Amino acid sequence: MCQSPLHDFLHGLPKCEHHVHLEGCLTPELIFHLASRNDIALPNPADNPAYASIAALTARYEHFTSLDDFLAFYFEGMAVLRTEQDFTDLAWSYFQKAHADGVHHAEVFFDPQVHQSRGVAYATIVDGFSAGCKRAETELGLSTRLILCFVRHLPVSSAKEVYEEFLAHKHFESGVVHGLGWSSTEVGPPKDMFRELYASAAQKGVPLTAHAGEEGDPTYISTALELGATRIDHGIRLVEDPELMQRVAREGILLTVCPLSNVRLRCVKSVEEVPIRKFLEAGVKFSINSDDPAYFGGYILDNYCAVQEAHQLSILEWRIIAENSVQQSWIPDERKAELLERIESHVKQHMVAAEA
Ligand SMILES: Nc1ncnc2[nH]cnc12
Ligand SMILES: [Zn+2]
Repeated sequence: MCQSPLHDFLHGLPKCEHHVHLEGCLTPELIFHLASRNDIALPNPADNPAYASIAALTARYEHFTSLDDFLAFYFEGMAVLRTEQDFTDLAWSYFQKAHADGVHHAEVFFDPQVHQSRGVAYATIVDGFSAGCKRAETELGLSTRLILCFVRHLPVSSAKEVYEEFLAHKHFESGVVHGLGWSSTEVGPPKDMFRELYASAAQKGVPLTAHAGEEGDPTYISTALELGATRIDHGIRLVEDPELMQRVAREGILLTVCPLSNVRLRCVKSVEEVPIRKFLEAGVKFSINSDDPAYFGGYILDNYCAVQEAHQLSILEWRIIAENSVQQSWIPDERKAELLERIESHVKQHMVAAEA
């Protein structure tokens, strides 16, 4: 538990999570468990000592040197996911933790291309994750949204194939998959590699987001916006371009910031360096998220607490963050009103208790 006097307030504050990869919720325990259940050989510890035990794998996660160093483990780990039940179990394990941390609404990413390249069918992945989402809605009262991510380390032709499956299954029309994003390696592949796919999706009214400005400079953010993204995942390097920052603030574009991820992947030296205050002062809307909690040492509440310890925000500032998270969620107005009311009541309760 964090030492901040605001810990209980932050725990109870109704939260929306907009940036969490379901595959990034695969803990070392679950990797070893599913490898055994599916009779899948993990990498040989003689070649990679990180796979010697659950403890060794957990310890290795504390020393990522970059986004790509992490991604190698992330893609290797998810090879244990094979059956619809595996995908459901993974999603359900995340939603239980999120619920315990005070999350009321979760928009979750998944990377179908990576599973398909191992021979897992698109329907197995989506049906499995979707069953986990339904269970969270029914049993935990969460609202959920699935966001399909194209990955930047595979050819565009592979993204095109998954996009065609998404269209053929009518997953947007039915609401099974709510929106599209892109993720994986940032610097290297062409910034606008998904131009054609995003143009097609935007024309159909599909909500679009994109990982940008995590390791890459602000031109990755402006390119994502040019291609039709209305939300930016990470985006911390936006502070390097004041004009673009003004535009992002003016247009109400949400940044989905992930402080513990930024530290683990060495985008910043510490949470103090995540430009939380600069964003607040510039009127840039952002939410605080966990990204890949099984790999980065913390779920959403740990990220909220880390921000509080580093930046000492006031109750009013937290209220603004929580309200912006609701306002920029991809949910109907009635759900927004319900969550905003809960935030108001939580803040009032805290004020009364503080005055007593
Ligand atoms: N932090 C991150 N950046 C880019 N792609 C990712 N996929 C999973 N986590 C990611
Ligand atoms: Zn991410």
